[in-house]
Amino acid sequence: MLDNFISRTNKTLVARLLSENFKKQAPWYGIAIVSMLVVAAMTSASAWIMRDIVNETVVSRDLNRVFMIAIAVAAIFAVKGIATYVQTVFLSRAGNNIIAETQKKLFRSVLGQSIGFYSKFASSELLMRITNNAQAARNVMDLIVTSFVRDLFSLLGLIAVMVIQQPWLSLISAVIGPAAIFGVRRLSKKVRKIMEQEMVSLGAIIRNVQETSSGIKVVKAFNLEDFMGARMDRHVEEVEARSNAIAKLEAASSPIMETLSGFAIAAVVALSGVWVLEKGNTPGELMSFITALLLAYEPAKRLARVRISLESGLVGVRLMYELLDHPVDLTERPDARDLVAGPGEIRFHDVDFGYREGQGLFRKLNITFPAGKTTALVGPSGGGKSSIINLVMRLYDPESGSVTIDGQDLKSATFRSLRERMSYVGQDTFLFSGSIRHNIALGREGATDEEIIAAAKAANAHDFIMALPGGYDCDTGENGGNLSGGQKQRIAIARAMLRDAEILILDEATSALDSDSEAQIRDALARLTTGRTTITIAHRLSTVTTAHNVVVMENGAVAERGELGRLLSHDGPFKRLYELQLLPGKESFEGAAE
Ligand SMILES: Nc1ncnc2c1ncn2[C@@H]1O[C@H](COP(=O)(O)OP(=O)(O)OP(=O)(O)O)[C@@H](O)[C@H]1O
Repeated sequence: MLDNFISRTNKTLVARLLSENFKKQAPWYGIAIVSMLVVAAMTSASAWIMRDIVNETVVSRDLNRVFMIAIAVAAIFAVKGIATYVQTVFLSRAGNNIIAETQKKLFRSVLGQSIGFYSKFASSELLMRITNNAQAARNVMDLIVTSFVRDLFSLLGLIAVMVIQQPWLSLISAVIGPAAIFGVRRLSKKVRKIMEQEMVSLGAIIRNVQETSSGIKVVKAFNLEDFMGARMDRHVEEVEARSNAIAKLEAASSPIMETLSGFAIAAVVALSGVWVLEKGNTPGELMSFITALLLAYEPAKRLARVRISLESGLVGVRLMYELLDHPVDLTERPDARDLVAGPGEIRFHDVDFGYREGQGLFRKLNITFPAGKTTALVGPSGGGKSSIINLVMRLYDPESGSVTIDGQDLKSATFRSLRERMSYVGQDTFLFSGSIRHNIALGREGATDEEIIAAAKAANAHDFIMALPGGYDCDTGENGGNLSGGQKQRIAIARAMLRDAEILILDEATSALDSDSEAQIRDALARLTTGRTTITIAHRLSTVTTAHNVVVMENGAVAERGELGRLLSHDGPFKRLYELQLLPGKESFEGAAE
């Protein structure tokens, strides 16, 4: 029977949705289902009682009986009302819990994905899948439960009333009914296709809003308002057109069904007149039959359309599962062990690595980052500096060879212990929404106020924080929108200071800061890096001069390495970079090398 309502491809999807959600929500669904059965029973009872209403009030005129019937009618509708209330409340409770659980699950699964995953899925797409598609899961569950319990049982009850009251007339209705259902089935495929396109357009709308918001400076600076506006118009109009197309398809079932049903009801009414006159049936039986027939129309219509509604709802569910089932390409081994603390020496042993198959970046790369020392990575853009950091943080795995910390392969370490041993201060200082205190405290769980303030002081951030309205409780705004670039960097340094990990990864900002801010940051960094294994992507000469070692990366290979003095003592790759750096107007190594 299920085949009549769901296409084969969607059957497994529905089975999975049910098995994952039904059991967990069983108490709520149980109560909702019992209430639905009561609603179905009361609907049938209200048709059944029509016989007595007509026969007793019009035909027998027994006043006592009439009062009894009136009370029964009131009771039927009161019980139906209460049952509908209970059904709605508990169905919503189960549904809301499905949305909540699904969103938590989706978010956790997205969090567990590697960095590569994030370049595959745009943030707007993730946003849509986590919000809209979790809602789709609830809608499909609601649809299944209401259709297959309330509507189906109402229909069965009403059919029973019809058959008992007028078996022959019921037979005629039984012939015409399924024809209407058949007409609707053909529409469902078209709905699915348009719905899929609708999801794509919806994603485009979200992306447009997101890009405008995060790139608003570029939008304004380049007068892109009209361009962004026109792009948005296009996407919105696409969604509008598709929504209209879906509405048209869904509505297309109405003329078929209304016409056929009208024909069926008219035929039955005409025949029933003959029946009463010729077969001696009571008018009450006939009224009861006609009431049941009319009441059966709505649930029958919904059941006939359930396929269309399921097809459109399941598009969202499919996208949700696609995200949930996305394989995690960077996993923790089952036998992973916590990294044992040590001095913090990092080594690359014969590392082969590339982002895409057949496009290798590193070939048998060997580098050592000595414990407790600062190593500056320099070199032209695209040379592989960030990729080294990606491997040290195990955001990617090497294809072959290994990256080790104190001789322990990162691949066999737990993620938690690995990340606990590192701090990271990135080029684009990322601040989370919330207060400054909260942003620094993210560096270490359970840090006290005193520790937070000490970290801020060491990062030369305390004074400017105290000058802000609310001090440490000042809100940073979205991604630190209320703070200057230099202030954001010092907060990030304070966060790393609080973490107090023995390995420090720095990706120096390319944008130049004013000299006062720059001096404060340099001073804070000097304090932060002391005694830690530091790998820093250096864009400024000042950073290189304070490093113990310099590694020049070119085309994915180490072009040169050593102490600054030695590298400057002969004409090599570093010397060339260095000299270009000293040319007027050259601010960074990359700029110099290009
Ligand atoms: N996520 C990625 N997916 C595919 N290719 C990438 C990715 N990240 C970097 N690459 C490529 O790998 C090469 C090395 O890039 P990498 O970012 O390591 O260089 P870099 O020296 O840090 O450059 P820059 O100083 O400009 O940041 C480049 O050719 C780059 O295009």
